[in-house]
Amino acid sequence: MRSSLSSVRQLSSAFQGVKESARYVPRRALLYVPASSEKMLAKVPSIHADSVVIELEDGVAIAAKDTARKNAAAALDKLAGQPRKAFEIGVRVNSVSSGMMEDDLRVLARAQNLPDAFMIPKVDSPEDLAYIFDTFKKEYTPSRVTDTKTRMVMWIESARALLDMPRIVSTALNLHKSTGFFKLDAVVFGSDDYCADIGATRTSEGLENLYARQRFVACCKAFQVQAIDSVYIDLKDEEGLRKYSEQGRNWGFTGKQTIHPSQVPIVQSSFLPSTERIEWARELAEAYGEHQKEGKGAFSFRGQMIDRPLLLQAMNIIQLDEAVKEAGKQ
Ligand SMILES: CC(=O)SCCNC(=O)CCNC(=O)[C@H](O)C(C)(C)COP(=O)(O)OP(=O)(O)OC[C@H]1O[C@@H](n2cnc3c(N)ncnc32)[C@H](O)[C@@H]1OP(=O)(O)O
Ligand SMILES: O=CC(=O)O
Ligand SMILES: [Mg+2]
Repeated sequence: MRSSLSSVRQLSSAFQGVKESARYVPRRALLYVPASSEKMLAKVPSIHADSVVIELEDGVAIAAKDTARKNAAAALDKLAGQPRKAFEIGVRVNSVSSGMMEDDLRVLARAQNLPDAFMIPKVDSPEDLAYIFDTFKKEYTPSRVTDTKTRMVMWIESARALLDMPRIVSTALNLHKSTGFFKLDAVVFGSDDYCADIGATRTSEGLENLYARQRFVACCKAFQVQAIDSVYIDLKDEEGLRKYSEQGRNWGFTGKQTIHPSQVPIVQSSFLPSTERIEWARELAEAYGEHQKEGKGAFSFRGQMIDRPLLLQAMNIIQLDEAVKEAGKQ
């Protein structure tokens, strides 16, 4: 049994063209931590969510934005090099349309350290991305925002953005390739803003977002970026949260947003593949390698026809399992 990330890399390099990221960041649960609350920020090192979102946007009142910016900048330097449970600590800034992004970046740029990810809500068009790039260069200077390890996570939250998603995602990926600006790694479905935008009424079953969530996943996966599902706002409804999480996982989402620490373990376990599924993926990958050597692209495995797309699905599972195990975060 293989047991380290490097074994996945060896395994994947044996299969030409199988996608492989240099640093795979599991994002089963993203937890928002409003930066206006020093008390909540102090909990960040001990938060077990795969991805922590230091929040400057809608979780922070307008009157508290300045305090939140200063707290977030201080947290970036304080957290650097400190032990922590999360794979990623990001900062969600305010959107282009809010007119507050420049102020956010001006204060954040005073920190010595960049976050692991810049998180950008309400990206509505490819033109927004051009503005975002220019604003980062202006506030941070170009050398601090190109060719760094920092990733980009962006939010799609309107009907217009959902329809234009292929162009928005491909523009973001091309921006990275052509300029070295932060690489887009994951896209988040901003379901609450989306409902407001289309005039839908939010229900716990979420039928009003059926089309949007399915189109969203297809657009993410077409460009091989992670797809992060809706917020579940009923804080006390654990069973509903589990059902919604499992539905998202079965539909192809890679993770889900959370708003309270109590939601994190439910979401993370829902997005972790079962022991049987991991075993299936590993055995399939081994069998695929053997059949490739014999010149067979398709073969039968446990009663199913297996070819390359099934191998890619298995690799997603192995990669997530390895990353989570390596960090000791089941
Ligand atoms: C649609 C969207 O855009 S979603 C993103 C924007 N929304 C947000 O950012 C909201 C994030 N969540 C929160 O602010 C809070 O969880 C709230 C306001 C919903 C509830 O907060 P509380 O009433 O304090 O919850 P509760 O009393 O259950 O908290 C229990 C403990 O968990 C802490 N806690 C609660 N939520 C969080 C959080 N998101 N991050 C870190 N710690 C938290 C509390 O500080 C409290 O700590 P304590 O035991 O040391 O006092
Ligand atoms: O930003 C998140 C949302 O649901 O809106
Ligand atoms: Mg939103």
